[in-house]
Amino acid sequence: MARHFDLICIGGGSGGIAAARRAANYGARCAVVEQGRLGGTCVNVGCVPKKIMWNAAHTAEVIERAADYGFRLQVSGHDWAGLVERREAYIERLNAIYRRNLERSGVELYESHARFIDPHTLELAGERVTAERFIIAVGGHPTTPALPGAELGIDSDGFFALQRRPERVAVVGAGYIAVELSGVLRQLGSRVSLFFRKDYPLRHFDPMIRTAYVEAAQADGIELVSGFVPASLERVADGLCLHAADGRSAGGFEQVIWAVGRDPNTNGLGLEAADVELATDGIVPVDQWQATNQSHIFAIGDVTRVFPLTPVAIAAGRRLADRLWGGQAGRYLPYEMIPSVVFTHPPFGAVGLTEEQARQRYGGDVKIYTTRFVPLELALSEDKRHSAMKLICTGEQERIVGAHLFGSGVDEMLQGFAVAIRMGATKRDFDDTVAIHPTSAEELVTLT
Ligand SMILES: Cc1cc2nc3c(=O)[nH]c(=O)nc-3n(C[C@H](O)[C@H](O)[C@H](O)COP(=O)(O)OP(=O)(O)OC[C@H]3O[C@@H](n4cnc5c(N)ncnc54)[C@H](O)[C@@H]3O)c2cc1C
Ligand SMILES: NC(=O)c1ccc[n+]([C@@H]2O[C@H](COP(=O)([O-])OP(=O)(O)OC[C@H]3O[C@@H](n4cnc5c(N)ncnc54)[C@H](O)[C@@H]3O)[C@@H](O)[C@H]2O)c1
Repeated sequence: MARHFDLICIGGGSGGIAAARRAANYGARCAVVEQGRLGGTCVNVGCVPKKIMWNAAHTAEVIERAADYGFRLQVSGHDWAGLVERREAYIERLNAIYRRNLERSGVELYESHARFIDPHTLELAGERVTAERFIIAVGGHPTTPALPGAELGIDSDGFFALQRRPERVAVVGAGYIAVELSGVLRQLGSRVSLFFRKDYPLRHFDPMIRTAYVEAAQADGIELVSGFVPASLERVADGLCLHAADGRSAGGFEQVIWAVGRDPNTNGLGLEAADVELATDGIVPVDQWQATNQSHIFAIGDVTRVFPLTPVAIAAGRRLADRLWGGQAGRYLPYEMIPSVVFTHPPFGAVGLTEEQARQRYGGDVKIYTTRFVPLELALSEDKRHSAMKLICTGEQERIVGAHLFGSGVDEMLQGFAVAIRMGATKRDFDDTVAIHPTSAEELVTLT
């Protein structure tokens, strides 16, 4: 007879593990089904290896600036393969920690592909399991564009598999992954060209922050190629050559990295057998309770494509468990005021509305405070790149509805400000907070 659970989470990534463990803490009999490595995208081919590569790239920046502070350093190269080996060993330790945590929480782990065969039954490798409720947390995978020769390029998974640093790289895309991987490769010494279809990368970010990023990327030597709609990729004598729809070409690349978005992992999941409706692009649409059209089947995380970020998948999963098993009726994740950071060099981050969104929502009742400054850490340097900050306020009280930051340290700075802003902080609250001097963060409480 098939084993029966209160909850089965399909996918042992950020969302699935968080939801199952929280539900199990409330006493629910839970299982997680994972077809690959525990921890999912974030741990294995996302946030964690990316941040390790970013740390390496940031270290390269610090070494370069060390001379400004009187150090005479001789660095005899960078051991990319050694870094990758240590990074992967760390990830294996994380995989083991995730496994132990599931055991400790009493969550059963099935290491298999899962496929619905009816609305309450999953077929796994060699057995069937049933449940009262399911959470679809299958995440996504990198998109490869349907272009001739696209298979000659790699995606972000392929980037993490590289055993040596490519000398000359084309990155195609204009989102988080495109700018992050471009930055890492450039800081570690590759020649990088970033190709994007519109005028700017990061179209959805605040224009002031986007401009500051463009200036910094160009100062670092990243070639930004706008208006480039890729049409094909081919291998010629001197490497890979990218062709654009308008006839332009760019060649000589050792690697071409597609960073053009991610597709949900819903193929082969048998959602038709469970009568779960899919959107045309394969995402699972949900309501504010994370419910699909089937009242006992929920979906969280990247497969819903709503703010595809790790802490969002975790928060959605935990709140769902709080509501269904923790007696917290009414608990759900409102998808607003979600902070995020893009790990470029320097990084940038945002919480809340952009200026454009605020003007659409509040019309003329919007007040903007901005600053651009050279941070003290660059005072002794030739490198005079600017940090930039913008606060967006509304109403008589000047409630802060958006903050956009670019510059060294903002990755760690934003979280605390996000708490205050989510709680409804006003410009006056910021002004009344005594500054910490000398820091970049103090600029945010001294804006006029
Ligand atoms: C390069 C990169 C960098 C990123 N950096 C950041 C960052 O800095 N900060 C941040 O917040 N987010 C970042 N993200 C996004 C983050 O990784 C995702 O938002 C997060 O992992 C989504 O969690 P999830 O639980 O929805 O899916 P996932 O973590 O992708 O987990 C889904 C799991 O389901 C499994 N699965 C799929 N189908 C089945 C099936 N049929 N049966 C069994 N198992 C199945 C998969 O193997 C996978 O392990 C990054 C992503 C990438 C690609
Ligand atoms: N620091 C972080 O928090 C972080 C880092 C990486 C990824 N992520 C998450 O992962 C998600 C996926 O990242 P992503 O960068 O793959 O996706 P994205 O949606 O951010 O960007 C994809 C980009 O590719 C472009 N594009 C699409 N098709 C194209 C084509 N055929 N040719 C050229 N360009 C094309 C799009 O215009 C877009 O700019 C992000 O939305 C983000 O939520 C977060």
